Amino acid sequence: MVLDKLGQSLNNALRKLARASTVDEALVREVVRDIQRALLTSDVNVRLVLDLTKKIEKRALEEKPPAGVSKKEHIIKIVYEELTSFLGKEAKPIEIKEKPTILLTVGIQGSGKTTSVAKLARYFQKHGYKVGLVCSDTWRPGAYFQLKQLVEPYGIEVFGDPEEKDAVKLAKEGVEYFKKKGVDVIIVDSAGRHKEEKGLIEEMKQISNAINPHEVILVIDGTIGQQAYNQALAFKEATPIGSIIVTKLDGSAKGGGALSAVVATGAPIKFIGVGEKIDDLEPFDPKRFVSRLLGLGDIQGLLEKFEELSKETEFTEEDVEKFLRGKFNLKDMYAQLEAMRKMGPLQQILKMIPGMGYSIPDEVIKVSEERLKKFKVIMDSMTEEELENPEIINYSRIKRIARGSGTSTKDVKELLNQYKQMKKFFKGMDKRKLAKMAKKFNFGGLGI
Ligand SMILES: Nc1nc2c(ncn2[C@@H]2O[C@H](COP(=O)(O)OP(=O)(O)OP(=O)(O)O)[C@@H](O)[C@H]2O)c(=O)[nH]1
Repeated sequence: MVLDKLGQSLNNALRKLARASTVDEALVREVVRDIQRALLTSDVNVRLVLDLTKKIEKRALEEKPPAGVSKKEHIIKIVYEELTSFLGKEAKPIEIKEKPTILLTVGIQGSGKTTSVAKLARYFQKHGYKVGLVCSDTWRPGAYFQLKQLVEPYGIEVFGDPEEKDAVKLAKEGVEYFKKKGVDVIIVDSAGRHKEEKGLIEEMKQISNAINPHEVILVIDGTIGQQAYNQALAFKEATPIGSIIVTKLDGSAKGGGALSAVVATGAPIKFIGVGEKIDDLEPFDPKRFVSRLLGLGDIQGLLEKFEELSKETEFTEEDVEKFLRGKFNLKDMYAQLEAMRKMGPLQQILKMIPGMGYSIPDEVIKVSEERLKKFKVIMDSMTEEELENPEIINYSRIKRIARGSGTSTKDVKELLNQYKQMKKFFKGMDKRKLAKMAKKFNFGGLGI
């Protein structure tokens, strides 16, 4: 989970507030101190922390909650609002206005640049764009092969020449190549040889002059914490069309420091890297980020994930609804299990649902490729009526289905069991989820 520790400590601070019988000045100060500690532990700059928490404290002590809103709810809303504006307030997506839109990525050695380029390419592909990648890293011939290997499974083409020594020439040729091919987005990956900002910015200028990108993206390693400030500032001063990806926010204790330091420079963060896999890239949206961090859930993120997926698997809004309501039959279950496998660990997704918290029984969601295949064979031997209403399947039908599909009664029972568990689980979740969701919009999703 992204910024797990910070999220837990902030959540604990708010829970303290939620549990208290009365909200007085002492409690507000204590909660604010807890928030301070949480942010400092995440390497957020001391001055920034003090400014932020002073604002929270002042508002919490002075503002009167509007009618119908409790003091506790109001303070949680204040914390949410202040943290959100601390992290930049609004999401600023990369816009693909022109065809082709040319993006140039730069980053210090090991920042996660090459991985992020592959993730970005995949992201745009999932959004229906045709993408071409140019590797102009002439310092590390391996970079070309690394990039190729990362995107090959998705049919994304990489232009490069490990023998070529002239990065600017490569970048130019690559852009021309993909312009002729008529792609929508061209991403140029520059050399990651630099250990500090100066060389990086010099190279960015040279390549920028040659290919005239719509946007230059700096990839910053989130594990460096508030040190990200200098990199982001030098970059922001060097280009008016710069934006930032902060990587490795999964498992980094200092991620909060890196994010807030970048925001403090005024450079927009557009994406965050949340894992090593190609799909582990998220558009950065302060509102969503903070609500998830505070444990208020993120229904928006969940729906977006489904939306991305639906472009590939014909998933409809209705399916999402069914999934969320636990109203589904065997066919839906199959589609959903398949979708979940594609989307990655379901734990990660369910955590975005308000109120889902941290524990989902493994047996509800674990499904291997092999098992899925077996499910398909079994389902092929069922009647339409049975698929739509599996409850009608009795033992003699189980035996017939097993025979018809060349499987065992145990296998058929396993499928039905999985269905039952999923249905029960999601049904159980439904009421809570809806209640929490409703509360979330009043910013009261902490059980108060
Ligand atoms: N956990 C995690 N690891 C990441 C993330 N992004 C990148 N990495 C890992 O960071 C390491 C460095 O990534 P690269 O993409 O090779 O870095 P680079 O900046 O291109 O490096 P050079 O090409 O050597 O300059 C790799 O092991 C990546 O898997 C992320 O968001 N989370």
